[in-house]
Amino acid sequence: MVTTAAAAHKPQQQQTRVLIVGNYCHDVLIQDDTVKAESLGGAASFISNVVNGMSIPCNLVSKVGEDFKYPVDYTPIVIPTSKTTVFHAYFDLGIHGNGHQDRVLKRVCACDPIRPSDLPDVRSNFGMAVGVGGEILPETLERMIDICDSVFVDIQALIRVFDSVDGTVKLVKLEETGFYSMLPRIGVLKASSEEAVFMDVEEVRKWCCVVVTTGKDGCKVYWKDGELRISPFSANQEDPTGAGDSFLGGFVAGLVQGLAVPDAALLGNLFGSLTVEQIGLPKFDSRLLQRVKDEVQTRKMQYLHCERSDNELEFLKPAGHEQFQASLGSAKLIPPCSSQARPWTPSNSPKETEKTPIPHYTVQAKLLVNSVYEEPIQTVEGKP
Ligand SMILES: Nc1ncnc2c1ncn2[C@@H]1O[C@H](COP(=O)(O)OP(=O)(O)O)[C@@H](O)[C@H]1O
Ligand SMILES: O=P([O-])([O-])O[C@@H]1[C@@H](O)[C@H](O)[C@@H](O)[C@H](O)[C@@H]1O
Repeated sequence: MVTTAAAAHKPQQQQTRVLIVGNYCHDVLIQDDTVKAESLGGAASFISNVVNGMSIPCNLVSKVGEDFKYPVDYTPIVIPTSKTTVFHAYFDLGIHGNGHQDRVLKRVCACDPIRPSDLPDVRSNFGMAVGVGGEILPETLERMIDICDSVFVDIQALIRVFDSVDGTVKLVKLEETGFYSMLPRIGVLKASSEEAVFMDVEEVRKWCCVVVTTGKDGCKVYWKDGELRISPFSANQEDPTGAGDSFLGGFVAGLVQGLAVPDAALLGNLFGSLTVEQIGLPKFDSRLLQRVKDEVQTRKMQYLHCERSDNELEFLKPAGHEQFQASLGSAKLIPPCSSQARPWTPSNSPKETEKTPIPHYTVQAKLLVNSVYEEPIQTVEGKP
């Protein structure tokens, strides 16, 4: 089946499903030779966090080793002979930087790749190829294209290579990978501005929609016939990890619900900005999420007055885009619900209790294989 950007915007019904494919990982944040924080990581965890927050049904395929230590909502495939993927992120110029320029990533452990046979047989509306450690193989992406109406790809799943000695992440040109010929069959390719220089955007936009995220400046959407800059939301950055992943989660959540591309990209910017304000996997306040869902519903009602196609991505800014941006901006200002004092729950990340700048902080969690949880043990050091 040929899947193009045109197929991505389907009539929205209950059965709309998102298939997220990418390994969970253990993230270790290091600054000045000191471990500042440890967290559940991997684009799949950040994206499912957003998609779940927006109450959108999804399915997730991920592989981990028996050492996987975090409770998660979607049971990963446990590979007894492999270890969980681990990334060390070095922030030698400080975590509170601007964007990711300051981050050096090392993959110090790699779990098994995800193979076509690991994917479900059922069809999904939106597939998300979001590997972090090289786990998406060309044949896996081929299979996703077959079983999904439209596939969204994070370029980091395609162009990362890993130093054979210390695992330092390096990037290669997209056209040198085995994925290049698949571009005409994917819906959206997302890249950060640092990654975007590893492709020829002018060439790639002829084949699929390209979204380049630009940190605190928001993002830019390119398609065959045009381009648009989408405004950011302001944020007090604590940790840039996962901003691009949460962006993609918000963007897809918007499209799944029938928003036009510029409005969905605003939702991406909103979740990206919320993510940089917390360390590790963010916890979104329930009142904020409800308000965002309400704003999306209101926005959809406004579309009823516009002429729109049901089976194509809508690239042009619909009337009222600026008002939608202002409404999302004011949702961000809602004070957090005090009853959400962030107890540990299976869907929480260990870092979610932290909002102030990072003290030394480690967490240990016991996890039983196959999603049977024991009471986790948390160790939090250096807290007031
Ligand atoms: N400092 C920031 N202030 C506000 N929004 C931010 C900030 N950093 C990132 N974002 C949001 O998160 C998105 C992704 O961030 P970016 O740094 O571009 O990606 P990546 O995490 O992949 O490097 C941006 O497009 C923006 O919407
Ligand atoms: O910060 P970001 O680029 O959006 O995404 C990050 C990946 O680049 C990193 O490899 C992984 O360990 C993090 O958990 C997160 O998924």
